Amino acid sequence: MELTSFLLLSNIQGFWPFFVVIITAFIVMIKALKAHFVDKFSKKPKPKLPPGPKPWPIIGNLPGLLANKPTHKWMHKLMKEMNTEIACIRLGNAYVIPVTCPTIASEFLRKHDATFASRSLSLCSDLISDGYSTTVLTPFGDQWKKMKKIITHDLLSPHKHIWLHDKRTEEADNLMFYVYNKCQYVNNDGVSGLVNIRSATRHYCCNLIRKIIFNSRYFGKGRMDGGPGPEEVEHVDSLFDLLKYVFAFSVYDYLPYLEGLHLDGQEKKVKETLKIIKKYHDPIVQERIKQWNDGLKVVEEDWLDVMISLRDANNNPALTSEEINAQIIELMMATVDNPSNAFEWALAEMINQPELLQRAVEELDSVVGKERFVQEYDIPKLNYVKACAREAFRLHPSAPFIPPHVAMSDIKVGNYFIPKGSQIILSRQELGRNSKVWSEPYKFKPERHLKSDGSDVVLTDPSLKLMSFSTGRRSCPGVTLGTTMTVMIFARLIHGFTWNAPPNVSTINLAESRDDTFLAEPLVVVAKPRLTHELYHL
Ligand code: HEM
Repeated sequence: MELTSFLLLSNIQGFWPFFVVIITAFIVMIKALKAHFVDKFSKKPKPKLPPGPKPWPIIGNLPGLLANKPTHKWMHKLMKEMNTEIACIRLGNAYVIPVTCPTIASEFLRKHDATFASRSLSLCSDLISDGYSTTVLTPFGDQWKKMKKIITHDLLSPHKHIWLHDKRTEEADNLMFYVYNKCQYVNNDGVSGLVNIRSATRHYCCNLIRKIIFNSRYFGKGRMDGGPGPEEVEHVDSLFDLLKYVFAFSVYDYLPYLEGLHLDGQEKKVKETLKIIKKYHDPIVQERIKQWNDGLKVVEEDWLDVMISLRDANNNPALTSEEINAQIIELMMATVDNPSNAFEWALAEMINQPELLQRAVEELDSVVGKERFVQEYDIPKLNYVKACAREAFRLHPSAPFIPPHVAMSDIKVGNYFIPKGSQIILSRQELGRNSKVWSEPYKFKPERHLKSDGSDVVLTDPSLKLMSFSTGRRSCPGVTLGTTMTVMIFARLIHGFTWNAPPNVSTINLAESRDDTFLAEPLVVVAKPRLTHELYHL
């Protein structure tokens, strides 16, 4: 090859990479310009965020949040004023998207379930879940997958449900014994049989979950009448405090850089509450782990044993003691509020509409008779009682929203753009009261759930026309236990006692609490045993 041709060729070869870069940059620039101008001048409308109040720079709609408590009422009112069933409320940097329509809710949790399977981060969730080591509060990822699998397959499987049958019956019997004892009590005004339904049902739920987890109703000595001792009262109150904090819209979760200022004292309150709960739980967990390690315990008797005994693929303990402790608190929180709140509201509604109570009693008498208490095997035949429970879930859910579902990528839902990181909060209250779905939505009408062919009434609703156990990847794994507990409270108490308003009260006040979705005042009503007295004694 001649020298000049060689130089020319090597120059061209040296130029190649440069040439490729220039061409690539040119193509990218053309594409970007095209995208920009097509976007700008295209007739196709760009998907917009759902409608919402105009946000301020940086803080978004936080002033509205701070000025309008409780937050759920503010959000629902805004949506009604804007005549929308989906809204976008910007809190700091977060897009919070409340939804009140079952069709839109289904788009999120059925059609695009995989995109919305995460949870939001918050100071309170972080503390309760011990750094997101649990199930309910933990964002999508390996830890959530591990814990959800354990909860679903090792604690709440059909086999384990049967295994725990006797513990559930023992607590249902104790509930009857406790209420029966209350019937014997005459207060200072000479009124006998006054029962605080909120207290009785909350303690039943918590007794049951304590029995399932720790194989014990009481932390301390308990009470001879079947009621809670001071330890149990403190324990249950603390669980309900945690539920309150976990659903509070704390401004620090949206402006995390203010967190160190501790302005609302939430961190302190949550830590103090957790300290109370851990005072009861931790010694039991530590002692039990020791018993298993020392070979003093070899038979599984409750969920704690199951959790301690679980092994991973390398035969190491599947759960650390920190994971066990945090998961126990979360499971207790998941169990205590729904069944108790449903019965308290339903009984209040049914005392005001005695024909409903009468119909439930007739069903129970015809299925169970009057010689024994209701048992779990009666549940399939108690369609009217289940319809009452379902109606209570529809009209009076225990919380205004379900825990937030977080978008893991940008996505279009319906006609709206939902940015990655958005927090979708499905309104339990407004889904169940949506007038496009339900006639007379504010009326307590159990018969609306009865099927014309008499087929089984269930408490689940995957169509999300009412929000009970939700649907999709983050749905509740406690459907069987939750349903059993709820129906047993309804069936046992309606079958075992007559219920009336206290003397001098003509109708039960159905006002909702100012701050949450519970009845404004705990329901206190008069009970009288309906069945042979021997039955109630343990
Ligand atoms: C009547 C009783 C109950 C009702 C109405 C209920 C309702 C719910 C709802 C609405 C959710 C949120 C679902 C979502 O985010 O889409 C949930 C989640 C959950 N529930 Fe329940 N629940 C009940 C009882 C229980 C019980 C007894 C347990 C276990 C002991 C339990 C364990 C859980 C867990 C672990 C989750 C989190 C699932 C996840 O994030 O992947 N629930 N429940």
